[in-house]
Formats: sequence, C-alpha cells, structure tokens
Amino acid sequence: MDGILIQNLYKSYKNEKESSFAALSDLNIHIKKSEYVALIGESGSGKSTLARLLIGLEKPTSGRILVDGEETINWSYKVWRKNRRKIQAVFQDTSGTLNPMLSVYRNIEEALVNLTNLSSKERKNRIYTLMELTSMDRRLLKVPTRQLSGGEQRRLSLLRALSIQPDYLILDEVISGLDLISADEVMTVLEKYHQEFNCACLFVTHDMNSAYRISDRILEIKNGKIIREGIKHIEGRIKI
Ligand SMILES: Nc1ncnc2c1ncn2[C@@H]1O[C@H](COP(=O)(O)OP(=O)(O)OP(=O)(O)O)[C@@H](O)[C@H]1O
Repeated sequence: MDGILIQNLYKSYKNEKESSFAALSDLNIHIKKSEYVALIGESGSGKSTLARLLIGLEKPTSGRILVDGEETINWSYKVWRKNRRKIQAVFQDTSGTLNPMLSVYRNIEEALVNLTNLSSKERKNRIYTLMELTSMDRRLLKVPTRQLSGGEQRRLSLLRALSIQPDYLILDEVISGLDLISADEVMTVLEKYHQEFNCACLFVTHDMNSAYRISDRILEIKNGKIIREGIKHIEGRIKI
C-alpha cells in the first residue's frame, strides 16, 4: 500500500522509578501519498516520539511502520540513508542539520550532493527554482547561515529538505517559537511547495491555527493514542 502506514505501534520508555510507561500506545495511522496531515496534541502526548520513529531515529517497542509497503523498522543505517531521498524531516532545532559556517547555498547544496546524483549545474538550477517557487530572494543564498535569524534558519532547513523533493515530509514543530511573520513565511513555503509537488506531510504542532491552515486532515493525539480525527470539507473548514 502506498503512503505511510502505522500499525499497532507502541513505544515505551522507562521513567525515573524504572517502571515503563507507553509514550505511544496501539497507534494506527495511514498517511496517503500527497496528503497533508496535522498531528496536534498537548505537551507530552507523544507527537515528537512518533516523528522520531517515523524517520528511524528510534525503534518502536512493537508494531509496524511501512513506507510504500516497505517495513522500515529493521532498516539499517545504510538503507535509511538510501531512503532519505524519499523521506525527509525537519525539527524545531535546526542545529543538527545546518552548518553555521556555510552559506545558505552551500547548506542546501550539501544535501543535494549527499542524497542525489545531480550535477553541479542541475543542483544550481534546482536551488534557484526552489527559491523562485517559495518567493525567496536569491541574494539570501550568499549569506552565511550563522547570520540568519531563527525564522530564516527554520525556512532554510525546510528548503534543504524540500530541495531533495521527498515523497514524505515529517515536520516537527517547525513554526514553534517563531514570531507571527516568520511562522507565516514558513507556512507559505509549505503551501507553495504542496501546490507544486505531490509530497505528503505529517505536520506536528500544538498550534491549532496552523494545523487548520495547512492540512487536509487533523489527528489529535493524547497519551500516545489518537483520540479525534477531522477531515477538511469542500469549503476548506476542518471539523473535529
Ligand atoms: N527518550 C526518552 N526517554 C524517556 N521518556 C521519554 C523520552 N522521549 C520522550 N519521552 C516521554 O514520552 C512522552 C511523550 O514525549 P514527546 O516528546 O513525544 O511528546 P510531545 O507531544 O512531542 O511533547 P512536546 O509538544 O512538549 O514536544 C513524554 O512523557 C516524554 O517525557
């Protein structure tokens, strides 16, 4: 089956008293190809845990995760690396992905060098097209990443992920902590990209407005379980 299929997923952690508790409990979700799904929930409900499991940063206690029909749980580092073209993630903290010493251009290009076989000219074309698509000023490409504001760094990590043209995008609190204008700019990049490419997205947030704005479907998680679901109606409203 196409898409990301999460079946009977459990993730347990040990707490301070060494007893285990379930951060995710019997989770079942299907994210269809090119569907934008928002995952909302209060702090500690399990959102980031799910995001980490989806991109192989952690393994579940039990259950299955299938990406386009392929079981990912036992993928080795090498297999994950090969599939980074297919599934990309952006987290709130960009320090793990961006090199502050490199320019914006080099930061995006680095991902293209590592994950695609594009020639230097093709990389340049891809980066310029992406800047145009997302209405970003090309002059930004020359700027050293360390000089960017928090909002700009968040947009850069997003562009870096989008430049790969993944089929699936996992976004964990990408607008969290940003001022309204920066958050709007990040959302606009996502909307424009969605219109242009058939990428699916899991948009993890605790912000209801952005969830409504961006997604076709909203899932609400509480104590590691989906407790509510809403689908966008023709008039653009989501009822949950
Ligand atoms: N590595 C870990 N070890 C132990 N407990 C963990 C670990 N990671 C997460 N947890 C716990 O699992 C639960 C779910 O955490 P998670 O970070 O997924 O929640 P969240 O919904 O993303 O919250 P927030 O919105 O605050 O980021 C929390 O109780 C958290 O303390």
